Amino acid sequence: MARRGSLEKGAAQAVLAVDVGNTTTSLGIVEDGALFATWSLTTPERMTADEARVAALSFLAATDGAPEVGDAIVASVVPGLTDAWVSAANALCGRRPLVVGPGLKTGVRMRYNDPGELGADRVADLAAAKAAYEPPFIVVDLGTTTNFEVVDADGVFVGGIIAPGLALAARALAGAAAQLAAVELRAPASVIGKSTREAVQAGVVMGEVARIDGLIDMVWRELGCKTLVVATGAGAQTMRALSARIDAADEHLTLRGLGALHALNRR
Ligand SMILES: Nc1ncnc2c1ncn2[C@@H]1O[C@H](COP(=O)(O)OP(=O)(O)O)[C@@H](O)[C@H]1O
Ligand SMILES: CC(C)(COP(=O)(O)O)[C@@H](O)C(=O)NCCC(=O)O
Ligand SMILES: [K+]
Repeated sequence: MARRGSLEKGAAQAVLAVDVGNTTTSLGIVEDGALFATWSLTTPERMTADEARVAALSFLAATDGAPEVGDAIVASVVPGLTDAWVSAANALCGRRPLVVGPGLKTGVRMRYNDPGELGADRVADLAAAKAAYEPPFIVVDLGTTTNFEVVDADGVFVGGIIAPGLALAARALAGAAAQLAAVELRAPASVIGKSTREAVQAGVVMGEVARIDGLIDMVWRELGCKTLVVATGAGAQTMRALSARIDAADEHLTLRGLGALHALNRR
């Protein structure tokens, strides 16, 4: 059964947050600014509004003690799936959800040539990190891509980096070389691989660590200062353990950012 939130003025309403990534779609319930529960599903190639609504309803039904959801916010970096989630949220909450995109208040000053180009997940990461950490900081989001968001000492988003993500790099290697197969994405015993599997793990996993740490050093040099580095996404804990530069792992930064953006944009 659809849970409809109370529309009474002043009633605390829980918010459904939807983060449509290229590989995984994450759902969260944000209540009083805190993330109450999260759920994830594989991002399909296409999806109807009914399918999105059923996915959201399954999440709510599977969550013990879930508060009533009265509103929603959607961040999608897959344009072909955005409408389905917007319609689903509309049907669930009885009002049009907020959609992260141009026109939304973010609370973060942006120095990106065209801020409208910035991925909705990156905007959410920035909003969450701004609420939780003192600038300067760098967010490293480990997903389909490994993307960085750089915030300078004045709290201004000054740009970032987009690189292939861990799983993408592994797939590319296996796909391009006849004798290489998919490997488990974990650190090998030694960076000098003693087998094909270890050699690929060294190249992909330790290569990703080296790329992240090396890029952070280059960003620090260009900024003229060191920063806090926060990792988010599925592999955030693992990467923090392997990296010499990542200070904190905050797996659900994007969903919490959606909560922050909702609070900023709805009375
Ligand atoms: N540390 C890790 N260990 C294993 N797999 C990882 C790790 N980090 C990311 N991945 C994989 O990277 C891919 C993309 O991550 P995901 O969070 O699903 O991306 P997106 O946010 O772009 O949808 C997934 O296939 C996931 O399994
Ligand atoms: C960089 C991204 C592909 C990351 O997507 P993800 O890896 O989370 O699926 C996404 O934020 C995006 O499509 N951005 C648009 C380009 C930009 O941010 O400048
Ligand atoms: K992401």
